[in-house]
Amino acid sequence: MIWADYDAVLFDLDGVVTPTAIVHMRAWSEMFNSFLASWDGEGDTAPYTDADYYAQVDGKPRYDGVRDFLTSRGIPAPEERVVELGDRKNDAFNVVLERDGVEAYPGSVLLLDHLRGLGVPLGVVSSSANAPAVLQAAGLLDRFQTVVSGTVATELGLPGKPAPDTFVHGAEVLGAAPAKAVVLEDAVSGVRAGAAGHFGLVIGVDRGAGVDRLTEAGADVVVADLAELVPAEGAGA
Ligand SMILES: O=P(O)(O)OC[C@H]1O[C@@H](O)[C@H](O)[C@@H](O)[C@@H]1O
Repeated sequence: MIWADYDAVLFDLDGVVTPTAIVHMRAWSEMFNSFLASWDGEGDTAPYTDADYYAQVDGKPRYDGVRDFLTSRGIPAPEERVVELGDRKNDAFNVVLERDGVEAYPGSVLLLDHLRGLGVPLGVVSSSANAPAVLQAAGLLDRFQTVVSGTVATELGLPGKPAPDTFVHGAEVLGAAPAKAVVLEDAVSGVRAGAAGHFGLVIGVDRGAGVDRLTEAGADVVVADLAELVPAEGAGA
């Protein structure tokens, strides 16, 4: 991995920099399972599982995740229901964030340290409106020159992942052409976004989505931890 070949590096946040994908997963599961248990309208009310998360929700903006999951079960998804359920999940997420705090993956901090040494511009591109709060809690907000969060995407009218627009915007802010920028992603929707944006390198991070699914979605390479991307001392940049 020759980092000096690239002009910018764009990190997804939850599941790439911080282990917060698991907090999102639990909050979604709690909320959807309580909703399904009380729903007596049309559609499939079998319990919500991690498979539903990876297929319908992972990496997408909040309300897109709700809409896509309900639709996958044949449950009507009017905007009012989508917003109500998404907001219930967000309350559950914030309770855990405040209670437990966040500690970044040690391997991710190693890579951030390495890239800081090289002076490569760094950005976070996250579907989450909570991205700045999570970075702040992890003590990493000052490591990134730009944070394209779910809130920024909404303000700018950018479609969320799997559309490439938020990553393309992040590269633009950092002054890099997508072909000269790297994307790091743990979600199938995010890897698809990187591939659709024709980024120079799309690195999949397998935290549960699976090497095969990330590769099929367009990852050029898949790692289990970002420490694998730190060149050994004396091996160059
Ligand atoms: O509801 P939020 O915090 O705006 O986040 C939306 C999504 O943000 C992504 O970063 C997570 O990978 C998803 O699991 C999550 O659902």
